[in-house]
Amino acid sequence: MSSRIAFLKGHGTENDFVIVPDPENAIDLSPAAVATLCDRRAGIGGDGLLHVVRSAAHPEAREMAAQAEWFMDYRNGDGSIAEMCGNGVRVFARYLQRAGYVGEGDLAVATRAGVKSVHIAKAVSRSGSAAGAVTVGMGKAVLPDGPESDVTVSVGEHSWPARNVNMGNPHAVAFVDDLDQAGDLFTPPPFTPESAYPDGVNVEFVVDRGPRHVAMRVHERGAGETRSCGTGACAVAVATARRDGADPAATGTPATYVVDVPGGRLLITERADGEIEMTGPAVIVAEGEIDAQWLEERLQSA
Ligand SMILES: N[C@@H](CCC[C@H](N)C(=O)O)C(=O)O
Repeated sequence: MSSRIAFLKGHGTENDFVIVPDPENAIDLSPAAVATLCDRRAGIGGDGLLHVVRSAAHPEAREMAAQAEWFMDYRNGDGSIAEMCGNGVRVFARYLQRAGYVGEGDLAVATRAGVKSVHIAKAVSRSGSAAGAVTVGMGKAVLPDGPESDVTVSVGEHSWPARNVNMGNPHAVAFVDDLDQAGDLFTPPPFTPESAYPDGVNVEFVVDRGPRHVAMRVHERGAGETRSCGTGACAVAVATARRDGADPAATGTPATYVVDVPGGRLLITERADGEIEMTGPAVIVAEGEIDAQWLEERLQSA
């Protein structure tokens, strides 16, 4: 490992990420290294880590290299691997733009949940500090049938029925009377049946704010409560649409929802073909170098 590792820090609606550019996949990012970097007190701090690798250089992405030059090797803050991160892919695109790999407009990003199409809107300020929003085509939601379709999530004495929605990664969406009912969310909310989520789940708590306008809190698998979750916001929009009797793929009428998260606002459209688009901000806030010796010492002492 070289003595310095370049990194950046970015966020999308305050879902924050350590970004490690590593085009040739030369850096050994073990789960412990990721957790150390994402540590908010002894590390850089982040809900997750975006390992930026050329698709051709990563065994999990090689097959997508013809469609997408770059692979988002996404890791949760605890070091675990996740299939997809909606805010992450928008911040990932912003990094590629800042680094000069891509310009405004359309690009494709490979993820473990397949190739995602991204659109970087024109910047609205010359400094780029008020950079244009980034839209990502998130694919279609999958709502499992059968006993795993409806689940129950609990916090303390409260239990709610929740909708099982897969956005490439797993979600349980519960409609609550008040977001405070979710409590401090220091631990993952228990759910039943366990068979619904063999690999754990991201849990969203949702309240109505107005017509096609909701607000949510989220407990993310591998990260705890975060200020936003892009895949979660999409799952919430789909679960809310179905609750409201809207099913764009069945009726041919698109549905757009405003989803407020503690860290901002996301706009989610489920198109007439069932494809979901998410739009929101994506910001790079800092860049620097990690002292590789510090990282090695931290890993040895753990
Ligand atoms: N914050 C992300 C989701 C990150 C992955 C998630 N914690 C999981 O384990 O599935 C988003 O913006 O979608």
